[in-house]
Amino acid sequence: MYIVDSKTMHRLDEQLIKQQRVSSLDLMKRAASGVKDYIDEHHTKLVRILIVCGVGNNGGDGFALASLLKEDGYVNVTLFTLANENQLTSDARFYALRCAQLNIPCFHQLHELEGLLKNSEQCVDALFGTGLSRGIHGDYAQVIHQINASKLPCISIDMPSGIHSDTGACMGCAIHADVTISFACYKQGQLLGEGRRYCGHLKIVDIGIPHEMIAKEEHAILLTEDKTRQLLPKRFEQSHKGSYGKVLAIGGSRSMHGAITLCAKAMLRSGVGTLTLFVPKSIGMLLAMKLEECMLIEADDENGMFAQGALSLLKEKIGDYDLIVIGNGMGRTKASEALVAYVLQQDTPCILDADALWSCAKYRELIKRRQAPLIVTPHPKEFSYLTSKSTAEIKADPFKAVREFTSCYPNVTLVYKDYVSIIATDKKCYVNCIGNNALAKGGSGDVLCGIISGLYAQSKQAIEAAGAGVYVHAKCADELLQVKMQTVFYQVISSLPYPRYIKLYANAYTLYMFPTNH
Ligand SMILES: NC(=O)C1=CN([C@@H]2O[C@H](COP(=O)(O)OP(=O)(O)OC[C@H]3O[C@@H](n4cnc5c(N)ncnc54)[C@H](O)[C@@H]3O)[C@@H](O)[C@H]2O)[C@@H](O)CC1
Ligand SMILES: [K+]
Repeated sequence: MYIVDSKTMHRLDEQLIKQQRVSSLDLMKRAASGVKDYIDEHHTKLVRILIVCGVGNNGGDGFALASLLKEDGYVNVTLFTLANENQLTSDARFYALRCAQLNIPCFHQLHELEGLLKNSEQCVDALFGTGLSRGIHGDYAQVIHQINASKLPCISIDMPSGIHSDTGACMGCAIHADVTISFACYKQGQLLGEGRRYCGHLKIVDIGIPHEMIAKEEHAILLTEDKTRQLLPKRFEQSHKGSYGKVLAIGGSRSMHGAITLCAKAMLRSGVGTLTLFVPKSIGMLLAMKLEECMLIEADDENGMFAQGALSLLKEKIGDYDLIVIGNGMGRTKASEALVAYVLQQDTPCILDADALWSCAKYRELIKRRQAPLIVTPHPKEFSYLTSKSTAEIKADPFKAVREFTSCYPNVTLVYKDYVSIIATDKKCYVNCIGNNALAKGGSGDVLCGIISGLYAQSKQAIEAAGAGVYVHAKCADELLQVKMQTVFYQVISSLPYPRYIKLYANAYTLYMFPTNH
């Protein structure tokens, strides 16, 4: 399923009208029919339904819906709008006039709204859709507050009015919808920020825009189980450890040996061919005890962290590997920065995570010049090191921040990690909306990095590995939550010791690697 912003949606509507010779009135009718189908499924024709319309085409959808319902024998349809006829767009006016011809009662005074809501069983919100462009004040704010206060079940058309369709920001106040029925594609704002919560159940209806038309426009793709299966690497009967990547993971320190352990475990369980750990000497023995499957290179150490001498050892060894993963538990020192800079200048594909991302603020030029595949996996704070934007700016419009970044760094695959994760290059963009807050804890990023690295080592496809890795990680967390929900609350999961957590992750992951007959 595609995800678009409001400009793209508008362009798509226009193209459909031009290329397929569909009139804008017909398109509005298709949108309204999609909403009517939902009402048909859930109500009888006696339902007392109040449709609250704005001045734009979202209001037009509301008027079109009222006329379709009335024509189909719904006997209790009522309209409310603050607008007068002259303020409406021409398409909205067309259907408003149709409603008048059908004798559908239409009220305009704010003081009438409370009584109308009291007399209704279902509200439909057709105030604002993708055209909401500023904060909501005055009478419109009153309308929204009264609808919310009425506690009537509410269907929002296209967007819960008050939610910005690109950013998901609440523009002062917004309708708490039970259901949002939207058209053709997800709008970014339905998935981001407050949008997700205000949408309630989100349903997308087809209004006849061909997939090829959407695919040509700027869009993102929502990760689903089916999509993820397509992105996972294939494993072959006649293969050997060399077929699935030789990885060098650089990181760890005395105070953060767990980070590289988690990353390594997740990588091993995700199917990597061979894994060698490059770690400060003082934790070598500890990791050898914890990770029997890994090989080990012990580097110069100072106070439990990499020392300057680590760089010359890395230079000696790096040529033996086909993927470098760097950052987990490495700490922030001059020596670790030097390792990052060196890795960035090599032709070997690499994945930067955690502390390595912190060093990147200094190495943006190196990243720009780099030709070999590079995956970076920042959370919002780490993303701020890469972009010079504040965390607040990034979170306010993550799609914008991601697009700006990928257009500046066309060779980089970005994994922007938040409760909605965006996985993007300058050509492709995937979005993950599953997962839960059991993942909001130290260590989960290291596990994710391990999964992505393990998948990349096998497929050598950066965005595919990153997209599948993010989805699998989140899916496993959701499955864990479900299992535990049968008896106890999700908090139990968060208190699971990590080794068990990983095992469950990996078991669930295995389901995805071998979805059928295994
Ligand atoms: N051809 C199309 O473009 C189609 C559009 N459709 C519907 O049309 C919607 C988009 O229509 P529009 O672009 O007309 O936009 P909207 O109907 O969302 O709203 C735009 C109107 O609201 C006003 N407005 C914006 N923010 C406001 C605020 N804070 N307070 C008060 N007034 C405010 C604007 O000045 C403008 O008059 C979609 O969400 C969808 O529901 C559908 O009918 C399908 C076809
Ligand atoms: K709406």
